[in-house]
Amino acid sequence: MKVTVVGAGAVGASCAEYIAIKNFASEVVLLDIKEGYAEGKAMDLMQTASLNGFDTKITGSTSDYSKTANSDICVITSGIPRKPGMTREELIGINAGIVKSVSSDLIKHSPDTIIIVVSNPMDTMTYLVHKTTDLPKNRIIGMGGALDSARFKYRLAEALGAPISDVDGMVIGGHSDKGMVPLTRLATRNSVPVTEFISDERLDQVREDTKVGGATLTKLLGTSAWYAPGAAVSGLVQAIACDQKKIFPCSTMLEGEYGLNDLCIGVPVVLGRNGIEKIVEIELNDAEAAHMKESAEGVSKTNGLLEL
Ligand SMILES: NC(=O)c1ccc[n+]([C@@H]2O[C@H](COP(=O)([O-])OP(=O)(O)OC[C@H]3O[C@@H](n4cnc5c(N)ncnc54)[C@H](O)[C@@H]3O)[C@@H](O)[C@H]2O)c1
Ligand SMILES: O=C(O)C[C@H](O)C(=O)O
Repeated sequence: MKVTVVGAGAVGASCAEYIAIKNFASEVVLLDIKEGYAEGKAMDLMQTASLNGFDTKITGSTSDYSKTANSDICVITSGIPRKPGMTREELIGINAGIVKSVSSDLIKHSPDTIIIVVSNPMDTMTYLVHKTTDLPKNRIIGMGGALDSARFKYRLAEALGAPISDVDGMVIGGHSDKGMVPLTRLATRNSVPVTEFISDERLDQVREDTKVGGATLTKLLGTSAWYAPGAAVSGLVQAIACDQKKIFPCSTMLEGEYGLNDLCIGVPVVLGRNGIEKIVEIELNDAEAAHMKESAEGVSKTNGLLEL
């Protein structure tokens, strides 16, 4: 199993590290445009192999896509991150050009690959890959919901005073400060609805804290987060590589599902060796459906800024 990660920055390197530590891939190629940067990150990570006990071979490349040839999975993290006070949508001007050229170069060398898009604004970048490549829709996956759901579980555990391992929950919708739809109604603590334990007001707070999870970290760090994003990507890569058939919320092209068309947005999907193997349609209540519709309008508005 060969995995390429484009962008050897904070998220790309973290993702490569988690993939290696989980020890399911034979090879990870890190690629970056900064001269020597990916090679340096790869060497540093390889020097953790004997310490962390993995056999994955990590190599680096400065813009040489021949090194990425025949990758089973390619992750795109190249692009600029936001600074405090910015929205993800403000990154579109620079990141659209990067994502378009990177996806085209990747596919030239790995025509059968599955692409996972991470660069922001992620739902729109995922849509861009759909519109500018010939890859079938099951092989274009946007990562956002897996991260947002992890943050949701963190906030739920905090509110419940429970261990995170006791908590389950999912965030669908757009990967944006306003667009996320945390499904509090379906969140559970060891199978018991969380609504049994905490008030509506506290759950509203959990929902709001989850939606601004990325902005909160960006304010604290001066740039956006990387550990949880890297771990979330590695979870998707593992589900595909190991044909796990796990459900994750991912950004995918909708063709009528959830009453939406011609946009990529986060919905639950089954991930396996063929990428997105199924879009799971769950019944939303009126409030959730209204939030989803509003979220989709936001994503479509950002998509409208693309020069296709
Ligand atoms: N979808 C998500 O949940 C999620 C989570 C975190 C970050 N992000 C996004 O991921 C992107 C990367 O974030 P980061 O913190 O790793 O940034 P970073 O600046 O640390 O790393 C980005 C890397 O991309 C490289 N790069 C730029 N143009 C390139 C090109 N054409 N080809 C190859 N490499 C190129 C840069 O040299 C840099 O090393 C940002 O757009 C950020 O907003 C998304
Ligand atoms: O917040 C960001 O800009 C980066 C990423 O989308 C995140 O949610 O951490």
